[in-house]
Amino acid sequence: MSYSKTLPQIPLDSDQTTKQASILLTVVCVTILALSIWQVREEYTDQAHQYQKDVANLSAALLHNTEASILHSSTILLGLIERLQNDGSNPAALERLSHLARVQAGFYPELQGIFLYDAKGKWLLSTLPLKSGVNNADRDYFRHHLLDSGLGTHIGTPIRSRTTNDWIITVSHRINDLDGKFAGVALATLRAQTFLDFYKSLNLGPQGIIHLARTDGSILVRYPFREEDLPKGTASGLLVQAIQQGSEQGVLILDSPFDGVRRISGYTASKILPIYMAVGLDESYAFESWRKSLYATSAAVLVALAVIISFGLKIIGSIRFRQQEELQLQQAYATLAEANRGLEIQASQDALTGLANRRQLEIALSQHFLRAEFNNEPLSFILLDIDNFKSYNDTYGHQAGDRCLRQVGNCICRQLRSHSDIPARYGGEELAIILPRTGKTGAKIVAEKIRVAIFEERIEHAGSSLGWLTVSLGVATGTPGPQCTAPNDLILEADKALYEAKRTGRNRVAFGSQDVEPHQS
Ligand SMILES: Nc1nc2c(ncn2[C@@H]2O[C@H](COP(=O)(O)OP(=O)(O)OP(=O)(O)O)[C@@H](O)[C@H]2O)c(=O)[nH]1
Repeated sequence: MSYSKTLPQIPLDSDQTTKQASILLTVVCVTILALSIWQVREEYTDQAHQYQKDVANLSAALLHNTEASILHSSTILLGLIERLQNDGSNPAALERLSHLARVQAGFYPELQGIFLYDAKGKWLLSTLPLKSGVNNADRDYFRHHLLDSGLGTHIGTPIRSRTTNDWIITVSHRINDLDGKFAGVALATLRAQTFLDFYKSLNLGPQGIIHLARTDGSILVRYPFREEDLPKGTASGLLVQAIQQGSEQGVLILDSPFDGVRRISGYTASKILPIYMAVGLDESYAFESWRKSLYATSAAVLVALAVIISFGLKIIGSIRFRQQEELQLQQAYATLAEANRGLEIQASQDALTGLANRRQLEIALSQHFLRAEFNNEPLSFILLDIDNFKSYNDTYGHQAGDRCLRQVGNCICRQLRSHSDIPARYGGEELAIILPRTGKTGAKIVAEKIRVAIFEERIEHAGSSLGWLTVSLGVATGTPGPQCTAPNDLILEADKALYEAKRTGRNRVAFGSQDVEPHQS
């Protein structure tokens, strides 16, 4: 029995398993990373859309509010012009008009003042205290109406009030006389500061801007207010171009010509006045909450990845370690099996001759005895003893005796059927042979063949009467039954026969207790 065959074979697919674990770890990490990037991008897009919507909506609401202020002013002016044309400009009529104008101006906090000028630019009416000697014929709005016969609302560029020194936006109308000739200008002035205060109350972040401008690009109000910005025109030529090309509302990402800040700018153009409103949020402020979420997500993902990778590497490491141990265990099993095989051989083999030893001989004889009993067939057993071996040892030395024993063993093996006959060392210089399924005649032939073969080896032996080494053999044959009840019966029988062969002169074969056949060759 080969011990190694009964050991469990441990599959060593270490590389495969480690590779699969590494792939799994990579897939998990890449998936987490990809999902996080996708989520952050989605949040960015959502936030961008939200801010674009917000700035566009806010610009529309603020424009609506500004339109209302201008249209209120315009309505008041048109009413005054109508009255002036009907009642004339005598002091009493002007006094009534002045009272009416003051009452109406009081309704609108953004309205700084209401004024009427004659064709020379001289003040006819003012809701503010008049400064003597001031003539406004030099003002842009005055020259505009002088040269332009149109009766529509004119919105002027911001100027400093000569009365209060405030920055004001002018809303004006041409006054015609009954013949349709230029008769003066009706003017309403709106405080820029009122608009700025309102814009300030809206929380647009540190760099947020709001500007109200004419569609020709002239700034009317810009929050945060800086005097030096007014001559610069509009925040961006691109925005004005878009409006001039008919765009009513939109969103642009623009670098401001005022401060160089990149902003998301939403704008709305008026459908009834030549103005537009723009609201801009600087990008860094607009995406501040997104950026915070990005940092938090990145930190969480990095921590998660670090934990997953470190656990993954630990698992891969322990898989490798276990597989290493399994490999070592398997090698230990192999070594053990090898050692067991050696021990098996040692336990069953005679070290000197390489034949089966006495223990193995007895086991084999018992097994063959049982088989013979079962099959009811004969079994033969031969005991062989070298003649005068003591004298051989004494003459040639013990080591020569050992070599001689090996030679005799090899010679016996060559005479046997290797697949069934079993040669063994019985003890000392005594050898034995089990001949399964062999009757007396066969055993006799084999024994005789051995005896002759050993003699033919011509091993010099000075202590032998023939001069060569000879052997004596005792043969026992039996079919297990009442006469032959145990393997030992065959051994005793063969031993008796051997004794008989020795007693009757050696170099011969003796059979059971009866036959003894002498030989002289
Ligand atoms: N060299 C060697 N000698 C052995 C071994 N085993 C037994 N012997 C020797 O074999 C001899 C056997 O001697 P004896 O039993 O007196 O028998 P014998 O001299 O062979 O005489 P007969 O058997 O009567 O022919 C002894 O001297 C043993 O020492 C062995 O393994 N090697």
